[in-house]
Amino acid sequence: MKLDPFYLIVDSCAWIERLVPLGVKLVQLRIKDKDEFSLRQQICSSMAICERHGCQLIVNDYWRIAIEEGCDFVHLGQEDLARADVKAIRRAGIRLGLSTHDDTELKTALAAEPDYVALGPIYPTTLKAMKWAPQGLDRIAVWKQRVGDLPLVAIGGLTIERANSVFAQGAESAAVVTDIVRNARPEVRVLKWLAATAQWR
Ligand SMILES: Cc1ncc(COP(=O)(O)OP(=O)(O)O)c(N)n1
Ligand SMILES: Cc1nc(C(=O)O)sc1CCOP(=O)(O)O
Ligand SMILES: [Mg+2]
Repeated sequence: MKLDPFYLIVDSCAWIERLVPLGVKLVQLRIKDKDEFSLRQQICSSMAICERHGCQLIVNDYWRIAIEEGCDFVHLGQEDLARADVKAIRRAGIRLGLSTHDDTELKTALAAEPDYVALGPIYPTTLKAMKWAPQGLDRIAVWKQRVGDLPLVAIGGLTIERANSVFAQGAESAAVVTDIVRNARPEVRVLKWLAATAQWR
């Protein structure tokens, strides 16, 4: 499986509607603190938009809803993974991406046979409080050696200016939130990301 080098993460279907038609091919819907009705609505609408535009949708956290609504890719962190029924996810034919931040987490993740491993935070992030210090670029190369052929996603504080370095170290995809959604012109920034990552696609 090959992941697009530009991995957009957003917190609503409204963002997906706005940005996916620009040519985004990999997007994660990462919604926090919404009721189940709203979650289902946003997931289903996002699926429809992504299908229309040939974009892979990845649902963060809500693996049960993903199964019930027929999604085909979920992302889980380590705490999510500990509570998830991975066999049920697999039985539903859903692909799985897993977060890692240290050696123990990588061991746990690899034992679950994921479809990709994410490493973060590469740089400081303002999106959420993290208990891990920034990993730095060299850690990406270490992780790449350990995951072998498995796709590696880099996340945390990434910008267009930092993207080439993460790919050069062995990341297949760069996952991004703030650099897009806090930009004064998100559409322009997405187009710049797509152009800047073209050589890695
Ligand atoms: C691509 C990618 N990598 C890491 C994360 C973080 O997942 P998690 O640790 O479960 O934290 P939350 O995003 O759920 O707050 C991610 N979502 N995507
Ligand atoms: C959601 C998330 N998970 C991380 C991890 O290291 O697991 S870093 C992160 C935030 C990514 O957002 P931004 O691009 O704004 O820094
Ligand atoms: Mg999570």
